[in-house]
Amino acid sequence: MRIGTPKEIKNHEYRVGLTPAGVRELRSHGHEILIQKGAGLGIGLADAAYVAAGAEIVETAVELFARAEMVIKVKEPQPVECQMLRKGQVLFTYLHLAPDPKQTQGLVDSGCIAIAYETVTDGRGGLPLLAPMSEVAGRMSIQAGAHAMEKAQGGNGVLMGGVPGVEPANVVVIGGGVVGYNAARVAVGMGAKVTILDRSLPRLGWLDTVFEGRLKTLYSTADALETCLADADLVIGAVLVPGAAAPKLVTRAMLRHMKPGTVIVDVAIDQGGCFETSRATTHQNPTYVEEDIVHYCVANMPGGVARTSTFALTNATLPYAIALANKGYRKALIDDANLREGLNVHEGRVTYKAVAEVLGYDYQPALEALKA
Ligand SMILES: NC(=O)C1=CN([C@@H]2O[C@H](COP(=O)(O)OP(=O)(O)OC[C@H]3O[C@@H](n4cnc5c(N)ncnc54)[C@H](O)[C@@H]3O)[C@@H](O)[C@H]2O)C=CC1
Ligand SMILES: CC(=O)C(=O)O
Ligand SMILES: [Mg+2]
Repeated sequence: MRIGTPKEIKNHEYRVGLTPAGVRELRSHGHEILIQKGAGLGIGLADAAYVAAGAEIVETAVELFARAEMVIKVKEPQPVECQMLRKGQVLFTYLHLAPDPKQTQGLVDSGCIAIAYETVTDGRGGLPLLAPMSEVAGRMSIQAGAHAMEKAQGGNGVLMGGVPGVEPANVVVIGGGVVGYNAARVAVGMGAKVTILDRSLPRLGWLDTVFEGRLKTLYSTADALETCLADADLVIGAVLVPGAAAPKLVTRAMLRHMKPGTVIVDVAIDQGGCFETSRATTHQNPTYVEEDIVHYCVANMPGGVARTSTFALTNATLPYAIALANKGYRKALIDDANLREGLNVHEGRVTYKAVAEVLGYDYQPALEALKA
């Protein structure tokens, strides 16, 4: 199969969908690899390294999209990229369609086969292609939050771990999945007082065991949230209902009961965000203030540590990319029900139920689309 990886074009996005090591693996299976010129340059992966691994360097995205049978990238296709996709072409990347009607329509119109990293499952309740970036974003959320808590950044001037004789920060984490666990790990490590809320009792039990009393777990209700928020210095939004738009758990009214200068980091912004007042921001302008609360809502946080993130992401995606290339997308998706969960759009039809429901498309089950 001819596989192409373009240079990412989202604001300050330096990750890349394939590393030279991945190129070498795919080449060993007999596939042809196109890499757009300079795709990995921002993170020290020179074109020469890709060539040494067996790739062909292509000058432009237009040429790459025109020649590739499967496009492997990182971020959801931007409007100009949607226009370059074509019928029958496979796209393997993050999509986050539920909060993004424009992109969804672009993919439907293109006729491509769009497989989303974030909805591939592992059969044990996990999301193996979201998890590595959730690990990064979770750890980063505390780093970003700590910076935003500084007075000059609009924060309330509280130091995460305090100092001897002075209280540390109160950190509230909403959602105790991969992002939430990793955020809590770093916050606890920095000496903060951490409370983590989730709807899953088994997950709260697991967190309680792992942290051995170094944080507080709470069952997530509006009541519990309101109480925690009033006392918080930093709030991390980390909930997920897979494939669906994030539930708006924190309303504008709730913000009015919080301390001025409190920071919220809405990691769930890529699924629309779990704060009513959240809107996506960029690495260039990551924060804004509303209701005296500092909002950090960067939708591609791992892009900020693009080198670490590229290796973490491609370690996870490569086996799936190899399966798609070796078997062809149709057989690979029919054979593997977990990979099939990634199929969001197939030749003009929406094949992911939560996306079809929220955006008003007719839903076609993935297996039916593949066997038609
Ligand atoms: N902004 C960014 O750059 C990035 C964003 N993300 C996003 O972060 C979000 C979280 O991802 P993961 O941690 O991997 O998901 P996960 O599935 O591991 O965890 C989500 C947790 O939310 C909990 N939850 C669901 N509804 C809840 C509610 N009403 N109250 C409290 N908890 C609730 C679930 O029980 C689960 O434990 C996702 O939207 C993901 O796309 C992930 C990586 C990067
Ligand atoms: C998960 C995601 O959207 C990201 O890594 O940018
Ligand atoms: Mg994102």
